[in-house]
Amino acid sequence: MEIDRAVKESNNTRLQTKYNNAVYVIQRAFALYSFEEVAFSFNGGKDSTVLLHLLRAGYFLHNEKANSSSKNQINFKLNCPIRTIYFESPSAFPEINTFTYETASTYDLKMEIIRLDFKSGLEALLREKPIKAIFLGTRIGDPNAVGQEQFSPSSTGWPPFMRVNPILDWSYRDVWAFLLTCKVKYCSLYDEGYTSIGSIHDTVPNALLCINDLSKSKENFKPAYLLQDGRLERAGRAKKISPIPGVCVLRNGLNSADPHLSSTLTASIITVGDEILFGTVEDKLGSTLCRKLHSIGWVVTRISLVRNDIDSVAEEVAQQKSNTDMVFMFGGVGPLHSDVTLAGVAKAFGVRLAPDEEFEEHLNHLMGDEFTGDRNEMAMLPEGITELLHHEMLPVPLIKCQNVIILSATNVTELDEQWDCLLDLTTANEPLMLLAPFVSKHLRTTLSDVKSAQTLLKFRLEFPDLFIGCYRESRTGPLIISFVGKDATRIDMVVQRLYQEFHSSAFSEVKHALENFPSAAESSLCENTPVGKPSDKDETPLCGGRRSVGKRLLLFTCMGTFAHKEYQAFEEKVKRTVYLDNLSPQVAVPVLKMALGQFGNVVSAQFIPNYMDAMNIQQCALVEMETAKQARSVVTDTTMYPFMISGMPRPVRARPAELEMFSDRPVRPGRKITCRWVDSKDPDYEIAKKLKSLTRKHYAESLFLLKHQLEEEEKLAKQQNELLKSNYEKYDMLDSITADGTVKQVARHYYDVNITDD
Ligand SMILES: Cc1cc2nc3c(=O)[nH]c(=O)nc-3n(C[C@H](O)[C@H](O)[C@H](O)COP(=O)(O)O)c2cc1C
Ligand SMILES: Nc1ncnc2c1ncn2[C@@H]1O[C@H](COP(=O)(O)OP(=O)(O)OP(=O)(O)O)[C@@H](O)[C@H]1O
Repeated sequence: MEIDRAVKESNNTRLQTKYNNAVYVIQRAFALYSFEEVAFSFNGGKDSTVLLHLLRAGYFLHNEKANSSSKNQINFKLNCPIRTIYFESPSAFPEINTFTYETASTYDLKMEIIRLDFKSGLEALLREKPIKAIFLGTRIGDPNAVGQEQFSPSSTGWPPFMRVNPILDWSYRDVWAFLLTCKVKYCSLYDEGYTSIGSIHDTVPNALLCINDLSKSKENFKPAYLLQDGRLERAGRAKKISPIPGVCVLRNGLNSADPHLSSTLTASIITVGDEILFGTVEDKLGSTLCRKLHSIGWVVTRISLVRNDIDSVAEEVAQQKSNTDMVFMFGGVGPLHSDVTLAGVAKAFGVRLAPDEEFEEHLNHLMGDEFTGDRNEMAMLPEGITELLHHEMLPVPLIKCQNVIILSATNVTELDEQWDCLLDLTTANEPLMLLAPFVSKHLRTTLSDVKSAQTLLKFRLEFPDLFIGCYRESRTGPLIISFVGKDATRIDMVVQRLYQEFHSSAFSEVKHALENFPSAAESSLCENTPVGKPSDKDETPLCGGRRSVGKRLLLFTCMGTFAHKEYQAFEEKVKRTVYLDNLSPQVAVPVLKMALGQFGNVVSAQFIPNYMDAMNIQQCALVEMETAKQARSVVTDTTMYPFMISGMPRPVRARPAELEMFSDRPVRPGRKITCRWVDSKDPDYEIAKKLKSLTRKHYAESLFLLKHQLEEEEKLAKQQNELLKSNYEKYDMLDSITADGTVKQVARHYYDVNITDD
């Protein structure tokens, strides 16, 4: 038999195994049911074409066995006159119809054409014919394959029959390997780029096979068998679901009146790990991912930690997948007994784990010979709901089950990489929708909780679009009030209101390093070390040679129109701002405001934190004037005339402010900052080392200079004090000699001058 021979003569062992299994299932069916009781559901598609030839081979082999003694084998050698059902639809492609009819005639199929829907058509057919089993070309990966086995009774509500699925475990590639190896005819549409065929209304050629030839007006497509990733075979089928996966199941359980959540997307994070629950290891991934999600405008509504136990995972996933737009999972992925995350996810969705050929290939590639035996279980993924997220930087694709993304990162560096890949992959809002980022302000206050409570409650109601929260760094330390939202002007508004209620001197702004540098937040920043300040524990990115990472993005924020506007407003503010330095440490904000008040209206004045000095003695400030013209006159006048402010009598220097001087500056729309870790083998390692030692040298020098400056300052202050004291003494003396008449006497006696009292 030519099919059997073609497969056996091919050197494709995988195809041979799949073929043998399928033919075995067919032979079992022929053994269980009489020829009259079986039917073949044929629609001219590629899967049913494969099934047709398998049936021919199976029927031949079955009969060969049964009639081994008989000499009359010629009749059924080539054909299989099986009862064949075709549900013909007016919206079927003409090419499909033609191919179906021609094939039926070529192979002598006994056609039953039904022009009803599947269910009613089968009900009518089964009333008339003694059909007990129907062969279908269903494969794992088809939406309707979920929960099916090779022998699956029809669903409840359907007429009773056995669905026989001989190619259930075949992949897209297996199908094409078979059709091409056996050189059988298939519908011509597959050569025109169609990869899975539905009706004329919902099927187009697969865009992944499009050949962009600009010289031709008509698009051209490669044949279906050239599709690389079989998972995308249905990409040519029109989507009936929401463009954002998972968004359709959103917000169940959320209070829709919550303005924060209704205007943004929400995420939850589930970490699976007994070790974290035992306290053996610490979870840093959850908080890092929170910052990353925050940086693309998402709100994390829950972080949970569950045991390595299928039911615990399933329970949490089931809840979070319907409560939030996207669920991110860490831990519990691998071949070990404790790796139950995927099983938990499958259970939460009510599906089983099924072998996934694409994933298996990736693992195979990664693990080579080691990927055998039990390890194949690692390629079992939740059936019918899994999508693999491929990226060139990822050795194995990430797994996405509807709105659940399973991250395989085990440390922050790996998470950085996977996150970058997810962002890179994000197109048309999938898998992540990039939203306007959050902006925030944090104020440290000397006010007590009791004093601020009422006002903050009032603001919470007045500014429902902002998150207003409070926390403290220690029990006895000051309270920190944070305002988080998407509109910077609203945040400024609430802060101004706060200053009106109390006094602005009761607050000082806290810069949140962790928020500004989401992916670099691993070591020093977690210990509350100010950004940019070198410390012994600190590993600046350039010197992190111990860890090698392919690519890291330190700062990435997506900007929409909102961000553009915000950035423009910021640029205007920069023009109105003057940078002052050489200020005495004794100068405070009110002094600064008063001194510059003579040039115009001072909108705000803020000192720039001095990260190079352990004591943070501030000598530079940014002063925002009401207009750019006023700012310019500050610069001209202080350059032309010596202008001194308080403390040491030294002239203040002023120049126009620059964008980079603002630590709270918004990210330039569309800007990406790339930060790379280099190890000793990297060609840039030496430069990085030099930069690091230069930074340290600079730090040491400025420390020395500062120390020297402070000593000078102190010496001068002392001198000034002494001068002042001696001047006072002189005035005192003058006062007393004027009062007791000595001055008059001396004037008269020595100079012959009369001094009168008036
Ligand atoms: C012969 C036959 C039997 C079917 N039996 C069932 C069934 O038992 N339960 C069910 O939900 N759908 C059944 N279906 C419908 C299929 O699951 C599915 O909707 C159909 O094959 C369309 O697939 P497509 O969307 O990939 O074109 C049956 C379809 C056919 C042709
Ligand atoms: N109109 C139909 N008439 C008869 N059988 C059908 C019909 N539609 C689907 N089937 C059965 O369901 C199976 C699965 O359908 P499916 O559309 O997934 O595969 P296919 O049509 O063979 O290939 P493709 O995915 O390329 O369209 C078919 O192989 C066939 O057995």
